[in-house]
Amino acid sequence: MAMAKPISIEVWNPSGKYRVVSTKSMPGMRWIRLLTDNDCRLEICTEPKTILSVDDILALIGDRCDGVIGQLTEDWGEVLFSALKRAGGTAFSNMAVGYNNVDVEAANRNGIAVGNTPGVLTETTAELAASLTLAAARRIVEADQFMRAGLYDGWLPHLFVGNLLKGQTVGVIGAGRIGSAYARMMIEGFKMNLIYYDLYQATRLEKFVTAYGEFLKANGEQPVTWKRAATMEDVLREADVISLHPVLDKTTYHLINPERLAIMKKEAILVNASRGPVIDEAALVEHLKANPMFRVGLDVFEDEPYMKPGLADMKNAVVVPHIASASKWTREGMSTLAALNVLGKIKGYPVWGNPNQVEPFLNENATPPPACPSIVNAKQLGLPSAKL
Ligand SMILES: NC(=O)C1=CN([C@@H]2O[C@H](COP(=O)(O)OP(=O)(O)OC[C@H]3O[C@@H](n4cnc5c(N)ncnc54)[C@H](O)[C@@H]3O)[C@@H](O)[C@H]2O)C=CC1
Ligand SMILES: O=C(O)C(=O)CO
Repeated sequence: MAMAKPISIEVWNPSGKYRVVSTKSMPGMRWIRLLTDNDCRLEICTEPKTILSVDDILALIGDRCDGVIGQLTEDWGEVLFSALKRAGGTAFSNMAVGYNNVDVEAANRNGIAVGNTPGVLTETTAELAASLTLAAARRIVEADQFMRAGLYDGWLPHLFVGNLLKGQTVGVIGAGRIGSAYARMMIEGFKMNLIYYDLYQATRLEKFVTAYGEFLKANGEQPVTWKRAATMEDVLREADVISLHPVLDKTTYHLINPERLAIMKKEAILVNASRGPVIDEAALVEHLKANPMFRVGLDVFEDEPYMKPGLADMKNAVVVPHIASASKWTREGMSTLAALNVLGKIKGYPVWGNPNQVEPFLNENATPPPACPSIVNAKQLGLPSAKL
């Protein structure tokens, strides 16, 4: 193997007993304080390039490393987990809730705990999906470009006419934390009806829609309704707006393909703030070309940071660079949870019993519970669970 080249770092608490590496600088100071107050020497990579290679990360791990905080852009597989194990490490955390960039089986083989950061980005991500929905429905980006180009010469009945959401049907594929939060926003905010598809029943979401429908009815308004679809195709056929929120795995890869695009309404809006490969993006570009009234709002792309050829030219697409979780509160919370996953494993703390209830770790003014907030392979590694 080629010698890894030296890589630039910033060191905090140089005399700390445990060596923890973060492959990126992350928002906030609390995560740094939590590590350095607990006897960690923290090394933050300051290399200017955005996406670190496996070789870059091998150089960061070096000969001795207790734990690493990494990013969703990195390829965490056998090479890195075995190197971390050889360096004496036991802990890795993604600074993300999604961990499709991590080969969890390779981590299991090497006895490395894998952390993620659920819960803290639910509302922020759902709000961005809602923003993309509105931007697509009301053609906000096209209209903004038109204004800046000096083309506006007065109000016209036909100028940038878009879609009214009220009374239409919102379809959610993957009604987990984020999908359910998005559904609630669209139902409560815009009085849309719901159709959803998930492997599991979203009982709380269903109860919310029923109760809200009753509230509207009692006020003399048209009630909202919900339906759990038996197949994804039912959602695609019926919904006016479809938002994708599943995990990315082999069951959801290219979930939106040419056949499924073909059954969607010609004027539907499709939103993706999950993972790029959930959509066959080349097929989507063709569909956008053939159906100018079909609109799409994308936060994620199949080959990030690139877009498939032709997508950037499509006026019926709104595109943003994977910023769905980018609110200050959320990003600081993600940093904290990732650091506490690594710290907790190094200290031998048990794993928090409910990864959907992470608030106790986020209180700026209190010592966090002695637990790892969220370890996805806790069971496989036989890690003890904290009593709540
Ligand atoms: N764009 C961004 O910045 C962000 C993207 N994400 C992505 O969103 C995903 C979801 O996050 P959470 O809601 O917190 O996770 P979650 O685990 O609460 O929800 C995922 C849902 O997808 C469902 N699902 C799994 N396979 C499915 C299938 N084949 N068909 C339909 N549904 C299926 C699951 O049953 C679950 O309800 C993450 O895994 C991540 O990839 C998350 C945060 C920010
Ligand atoms: O958390 C994730 O999975 C993201 O995509 C970034 O927040």
